[in-house]
Amino acid sequence: MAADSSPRVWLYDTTLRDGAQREGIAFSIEDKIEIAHKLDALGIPFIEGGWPGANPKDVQFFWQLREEPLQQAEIVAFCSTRRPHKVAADDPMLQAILAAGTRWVTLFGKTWDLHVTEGLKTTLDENLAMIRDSIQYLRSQGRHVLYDAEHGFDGYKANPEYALQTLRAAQDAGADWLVLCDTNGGTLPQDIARIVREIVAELGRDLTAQIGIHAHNDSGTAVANSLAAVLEGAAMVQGTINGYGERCGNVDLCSVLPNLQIKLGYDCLPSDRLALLSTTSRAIAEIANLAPDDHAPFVGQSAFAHKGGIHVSAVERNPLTYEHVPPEAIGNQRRIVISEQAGISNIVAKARSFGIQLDKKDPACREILQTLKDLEHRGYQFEVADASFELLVRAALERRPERFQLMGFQVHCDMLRDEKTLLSDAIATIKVAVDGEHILESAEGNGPVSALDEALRKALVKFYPEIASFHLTDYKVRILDSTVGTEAVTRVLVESSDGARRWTTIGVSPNILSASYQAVVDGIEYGLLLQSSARSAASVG
Ligand SMILES: CC(=O)SCCNC(=O)CCNC(=O)[C@H](O)C(C)(C)COP(=O)(O)OP(=O)(O)OC[C@H]1O[C@@H](n2cnc3c(N)ncnc32)[C@H](O)[C@@H]1OP(=O)(O)O
Ligand SMILES: CC(=O)C(=O)O
Repeated sequence: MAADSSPRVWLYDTTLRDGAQREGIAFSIEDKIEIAHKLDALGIPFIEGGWPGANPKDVQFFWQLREEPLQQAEIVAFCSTRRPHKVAADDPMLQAILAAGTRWVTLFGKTWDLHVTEGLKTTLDENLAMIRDSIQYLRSQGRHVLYDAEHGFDGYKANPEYALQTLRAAQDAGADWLVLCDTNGGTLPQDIARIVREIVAELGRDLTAQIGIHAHNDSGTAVANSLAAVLEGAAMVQGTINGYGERCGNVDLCSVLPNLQIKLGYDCLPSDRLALLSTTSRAIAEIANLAPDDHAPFVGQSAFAHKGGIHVSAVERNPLTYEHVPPEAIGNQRRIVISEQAGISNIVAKARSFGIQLDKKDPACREILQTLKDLEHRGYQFEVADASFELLVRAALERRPERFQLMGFQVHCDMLRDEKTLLSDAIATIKVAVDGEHILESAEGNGPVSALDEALRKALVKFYPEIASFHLTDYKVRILDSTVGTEAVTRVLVESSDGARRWTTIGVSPNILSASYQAVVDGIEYGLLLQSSARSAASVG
């Protein structure tokens, strides 16, 4: 963690503006308010809220946020420079940005001569006037100005003299920050470093504004580019949570921030906030209605998941062997994955997470490992079915109570046409024995698996009333080509819930009903195990 004397790098989050330019994202006002508060709680000092004047939602956002103010962050409104040959004070966009009522504003302007002549269709001098007038006008209205030099790097590569003139114009007009944007995301780290170095040297003693970096990820180098700029003296990094943004996205603050703070020793967030990063990343993915990237550096579910037996064996001895930073520093956690790649160490570590202490030398460990590898060879995949693996371990240790025996089942399925759709109507009949008593039950379902699950739960609920709270929440089927000989098998994954917790179980068989039955039975047995563990914990407590 950065010490008090560490140099400061200011983080500027643009998830609500550039992040919303990602295909597939459409934040509501409520979403934006919630995200702004999460970023504020994380300790991000600058949060860009949107472009007021570009759409009614962004206008309303700034108004609504006044009702629910942030604790520590500056909320920033974004806008372009005035239109060519117009007066800044008459520009509707500049009026809209003032009406947003923020202390800080970000103005983007053109650095690349190509964009001036081809995009704006104006002259190079008029673009300099647009930058100067717009910033002077906003400063005269009491605003602090961040100037985003759009295409800062491409513009400098094409015409360094003109690019420098635009930056000088922004600085002379009173901009507090000059943020160099790699808008097309095409620049590589060594060119970012060289150009930042040259710009800082060229502006020399005149440099009153601070320099920032805004990197896009089209070359997959946005994190490296941002770090390269910081190492050359940039004191602000603009980016988004989870790297959301136009095309391939912006630099991912969830990667750049821990690199800056943990590895390079910069002061970015208050020292107690970095541990909120993983939950913030996942919560914002949830609000964006996008699946979190499990393999994202630092914050992904798999960022500290160890699967290979060699890795687990070493990590159990010393986590430094296969972890570049401690997962808890960013609020993530170590996970041990169970699969055919496992060794005894995976079994011992995973069993410990179930509350079962095993000794590596215990022959049961080797038996469990062998069973695991045999079953995975037949098509099981325990890394996605922790609950079935725990039942397997308990069975091997003779700690899995036999709660019932299956005597047989039958499933009948009709496909019925209802106007335009074809509906399935299934009936399952099941016979089980509990403590020597035979029970026969039938149930209907909208498919064979739900009918079977319903019939089994009906048969057992008299003996285990807690089953009434269990229900299936997900069902996945995959046909595996051939695992043993030439026979194709079906792998079924069932997710169950008791309203408070969820667990996943697995079944594999050439017959889909038999595979489903295994997964459903494991699901019920695991639910009963959870309930009885909770009861034992409560009675001890
Ligand atoms: C690099 C970036 O990410 S910048 C942010 C990009 N984000 C967005 O574009 C999302 C929000 N944008 C919008 O809602 C709309 O594009 C608006 C409201 C800004 C403008 O809409 P319209 O007036 O219909 O113009 P349109 O989108 O077709 O074209 C953009 C105009 O802005 C002008 N423009 C582009 N950059 C600048 C600039 N830095 N300063 C002044 N004008 C600019 C273009 O020359 C073009 O002008 P024209 O209308 O005279 O041809
Ligand atoms: C300003 C901005 O978003 C860019 O140049 O990428």
